[in-house]
Amino acid sequence: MTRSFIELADVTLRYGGGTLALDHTDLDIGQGDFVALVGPSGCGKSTILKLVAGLLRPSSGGVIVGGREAGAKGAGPVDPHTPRVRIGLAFQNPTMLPWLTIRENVMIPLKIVQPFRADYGRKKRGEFAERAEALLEQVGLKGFGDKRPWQLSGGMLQRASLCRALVHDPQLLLLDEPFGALDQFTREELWAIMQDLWIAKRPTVLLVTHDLRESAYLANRICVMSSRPGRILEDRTVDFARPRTLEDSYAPEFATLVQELRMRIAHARTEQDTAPAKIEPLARRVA
Ligand SMILES: Nc1ncnc2c1ncn2[C@@H]1O[C@H](COP(=O)(O)OP(=O)(O)OP(=O)(O)O)[C@@H](O)[C@H]1O
Repeated sequence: MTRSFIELADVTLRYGGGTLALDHTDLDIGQGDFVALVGPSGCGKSTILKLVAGLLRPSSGGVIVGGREAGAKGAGPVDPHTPRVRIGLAFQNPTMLPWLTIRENVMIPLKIVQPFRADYGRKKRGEFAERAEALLEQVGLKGFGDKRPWQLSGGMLQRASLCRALVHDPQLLLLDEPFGALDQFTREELWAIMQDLWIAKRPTVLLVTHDLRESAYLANRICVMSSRPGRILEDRTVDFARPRTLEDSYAPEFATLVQELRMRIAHARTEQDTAPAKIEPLARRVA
């Protein structure tokens, strides 16, 4: 069991307008883990991501990230000497600054986040540009560093946004449906790239997705949430060998997992808070 890196303890989150998004939710994630959050629309998945990013504070309960209270300006109450965790963020619709090149957009976290910020604009500028270029090449955008955002397709912008999320070597990657707006082929290509990057660097990843095949392909754990107010209903370990391939994603065990998740979420949507019966693997039923 890996050391706890993210901990939501008895978290309740009520938005200003009165919506109760999370109600006494617990979640514990180990360092280097790859966790997917799935569940009915509006159940509070993005809310969890925002709490972990420190963009929201819980109404009650605690959110600890890397030994610190998430979003606390000063040191949190847990360990005042613990350094802030470097976080990379990528969302469904990547926002790029139109007046900057793609390379400059990718380099933005290096301008903002320590320890890189101290050297930005000085001796390391060239080194940082090379770091951005290397990532762009890894995601198939070699030669596009000098282009402006409006010269790239949606899929290319999404690749660039992944580079921006990764350029500062984040210990924690928060991904909110980062492949949701892409066509199937591009999406599957980016799954493979994402998996390679995770295997190489092993950041802790929290991925929000509606695509159950995506969750089963990428994650080590899949947490299924109830409908709003969200709680973790089921916590599944995904132990398919890595690296996983697209062919693997059509294997009977894989299809069974996806089908079980689909049924679990269908139950959650209708508020039936009990686990559905296990289904047989598809292959067995076809035979
Ligand atoms: N800023 C806000 N103010 C008020 N209510 C909000 C706010 N953000 C989200 N909500 C509400 O909180 C609930 C949870 O929202 P959240 O975005 O976390 O759900 P989600 O599971 O990520 O949804 P989806 O899968 O549709 O993206 C929803 O009912 C939503 O309408």
